[in-house]
Amino acid sequence: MPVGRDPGDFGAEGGLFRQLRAASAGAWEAYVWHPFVQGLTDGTLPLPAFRHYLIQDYLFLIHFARAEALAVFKAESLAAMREKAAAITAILAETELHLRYCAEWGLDEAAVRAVPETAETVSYTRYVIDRGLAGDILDLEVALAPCTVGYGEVARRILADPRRRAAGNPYQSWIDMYASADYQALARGAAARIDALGESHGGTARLASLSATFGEAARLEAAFWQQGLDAA
Ligand SMILES: Cc1ncc(CN)c(N)n1
Repeated sequence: MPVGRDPGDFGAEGGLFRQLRAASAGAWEAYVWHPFVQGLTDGTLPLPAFRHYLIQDYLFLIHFARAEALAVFKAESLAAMREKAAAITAILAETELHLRYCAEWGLDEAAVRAVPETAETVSYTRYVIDRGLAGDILDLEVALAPCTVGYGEVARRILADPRRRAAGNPYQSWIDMYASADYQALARGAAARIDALGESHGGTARLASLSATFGEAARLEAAFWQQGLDAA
C-alpha cells in the first residue's frame, strides 16, 4: 500500500459509498490528504491555522448536528432514527474536544459562539442542509458522508504515515479522537448506511446526481481545511 494512502475499510466493495468515492477521487484525495492534514501528521501545522480551524469547526458541528437532526426527521425506519440520534450525540461529544482546546487558549464556550462564521463554514453547512431539505434521505446522507467518513479516513492515513510525529505532537488529542474505536465505528456505520440506502433507494439510477453532491461536499471539506492555512 502506498505511504499515507490507507483508504480504510469504509463501505463494501461494489457498494454505493465506494462508487461515490471513486467518482470524486481527485476531490476526495485533495480533502483527506490536504496540506493541513499533513501538518497535523508531522506536527508542523502553525498553531494559528489550527486555532482558526478549530473554532470554525465548533460552529460547523452545531449546524452539522442540525443536519443530522433533519436525517432523523427523514429517516426511513425506527432503527435509522436511532442510528441518527446516536450520530447527533456523537457530534455533541466531539464538540467537547473543541472546547477543551479553546479553554487552553482562554476561550470559553460563549466566546467561541460569539465568533462569526466564515464563508467556508456557512457554505458547507448550509449546502448539506439544503441537500437534505430539497432531496430525500439518500441525498442527505450522501451530503453528510464526506464529513463523517472522511475524518475516519484522515485519521487512518495519519497513523499510517511514516512522517507522523507521535511523540510531542501538539495535535495528538485531535488525532486520537478521530482514530478512536468509537469514531472509526461511526465512520464505518455511515459508509455502510450509504451502501444500504443505495440498495433501497435506487442509488445506481441516481449515481450522477449523488456523485455531484458527494464531490461538492468533498470540495467544501478541502476549502474548510484551507481556511485554516489562509488564516495563519
Ligand atoms: C469540517 C468537518 N468535517 C468533518 C468533521 C468530523 N465530524 C468535522 N469535525 N469537521
